[in-house]
Amino acid sequence: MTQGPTSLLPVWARTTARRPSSRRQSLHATTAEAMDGEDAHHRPSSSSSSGGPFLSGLCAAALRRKPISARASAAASGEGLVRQLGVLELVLLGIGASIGAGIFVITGTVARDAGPGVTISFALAGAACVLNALCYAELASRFPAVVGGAYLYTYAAFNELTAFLVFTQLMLDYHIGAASIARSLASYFIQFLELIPSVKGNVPSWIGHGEEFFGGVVSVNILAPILLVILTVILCRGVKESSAVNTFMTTLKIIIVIVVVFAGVFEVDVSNWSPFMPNGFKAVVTGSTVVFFAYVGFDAVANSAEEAKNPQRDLPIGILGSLLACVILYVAVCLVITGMLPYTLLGEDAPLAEAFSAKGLKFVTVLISIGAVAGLTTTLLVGLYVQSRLYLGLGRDGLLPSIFSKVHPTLHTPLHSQIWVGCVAAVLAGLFNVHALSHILSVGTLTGYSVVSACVITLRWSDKATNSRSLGKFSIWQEGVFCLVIVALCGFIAGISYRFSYSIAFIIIAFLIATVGSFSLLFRQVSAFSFNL
Ligand SMILES: NC(=[NH2+])NCCC[C@H](N)C(=O)O
Repeated sequence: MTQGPTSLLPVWARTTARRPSSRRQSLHATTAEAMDGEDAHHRPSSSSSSGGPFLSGLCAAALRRKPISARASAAASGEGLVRQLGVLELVLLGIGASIGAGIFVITGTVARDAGPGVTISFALAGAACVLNALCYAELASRFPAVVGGAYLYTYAAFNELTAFLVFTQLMLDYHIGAASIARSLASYFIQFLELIPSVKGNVPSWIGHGEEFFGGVVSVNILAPILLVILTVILCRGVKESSAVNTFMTTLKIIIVIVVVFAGVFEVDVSNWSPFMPNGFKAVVTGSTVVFFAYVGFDAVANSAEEAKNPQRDLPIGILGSLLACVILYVAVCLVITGMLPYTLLGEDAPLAEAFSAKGLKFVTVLISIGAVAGLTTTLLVGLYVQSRLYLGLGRDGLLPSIFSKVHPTLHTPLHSQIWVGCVAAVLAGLFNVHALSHILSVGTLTGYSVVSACVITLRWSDKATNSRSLGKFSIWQEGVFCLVIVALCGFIAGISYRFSYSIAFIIIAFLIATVGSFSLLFRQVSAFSFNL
């Protein structure tokens, strides 16, 4: 079957080329009106839809950007999802996605190396995430009314190909993450069950821990898929219902973390804090790259753009509010845990629980287990929610089969997308021990976060540089990309030099070059702005 180049166009572009009467048509007529200035030259060119060679059509398709204006986006909001989430629900959504098992486990792992300085590791990682959250907040209020988060921002700032690649990275992360979290949750449930003496040791491994076949390649368990089915049903029933479950569970875990902190404060012996950085600052910085994982999740808020009551105001509050709450809670937990015991005595698997049982506070240990279960449940719930909204966004843009773009008329949830992500996670969790893959999880998220930061620069750049003249033989765009690549390379070189203890001179030179690159970017923005005046 031959495919005309028009079929390469995403839905929004294809419908613009057809009947003027459809709802989408009017939406994109509005979009086209809004596409003055910067977007006009990024509009899919007519040559790509008028029968050019297949390859050039493919390239044009891959390189086009999605024109979105706040006005046009608002028009799209009537497509089926309903605006039910207030600011508190959004903050709790972000916290629900972020506080999982990380704080209960990573703290100990890193503290064994960084000592009490793990607190600084958390503060450093938190500060880096705040910068990123500011980028998310800016873009969330710039494109406040369409689902898609990082994928959507990339589509608007760069092009379809990059956006699709960001989507695949995120999906890798989310699919494996969901399966891995579901398995951990299943193991926790079995551990709870085994507290009953008659049950202890009698639960077959295929129920929760996993029965291994083919030398461990396949590891079957049924509890993880069952948990995934339950959460998928909740998510399908409606955003209000899933948000209620998330609000309850997240509030519970916040209370538990606060109780843990207060219970621990009375056990703190300040002499355990000295030396604060027994292995130096390097161990602290290295630790911050590990604890970054504990903050992953605040970006989930950006994906509820179409379900927030007042997205332009509430999304930035939700993103930043949830992250700041996590920073405060994590830093408090770190101070308490490293003050309770000498860092060398902290356990690696369940450091928090072990620290409290060492002090004879058994009830706190039980609370911590409940907190971990609530934490895992909400990260899983919100993760599945985010995935379905991403599939919805791609389905609407025509980059995935249109079945993903459907929203149930009465439940107002993307039913097909939701069931699909539930099924993928259930199959992975039911058949494989995905924990082995879970260490690649942060990669997808890190890619998403980096690209979103680049989107802010790119969009601001194109806002201001549209009418300005290039200074030399390079276009404004080439200048911008050149500066960005230099800054990114310098960061990479500085990181490698630091990690492998090369001469400090490399780091200083990289830092200086990156500073010049950043100032050039800034200078061009400012000078472009003055041209525009
Ligand atoms: N998209 C993800 N990789 N989500 C995982 C979130 C992990 C969560 N921050 C935790 O500490 O457990």
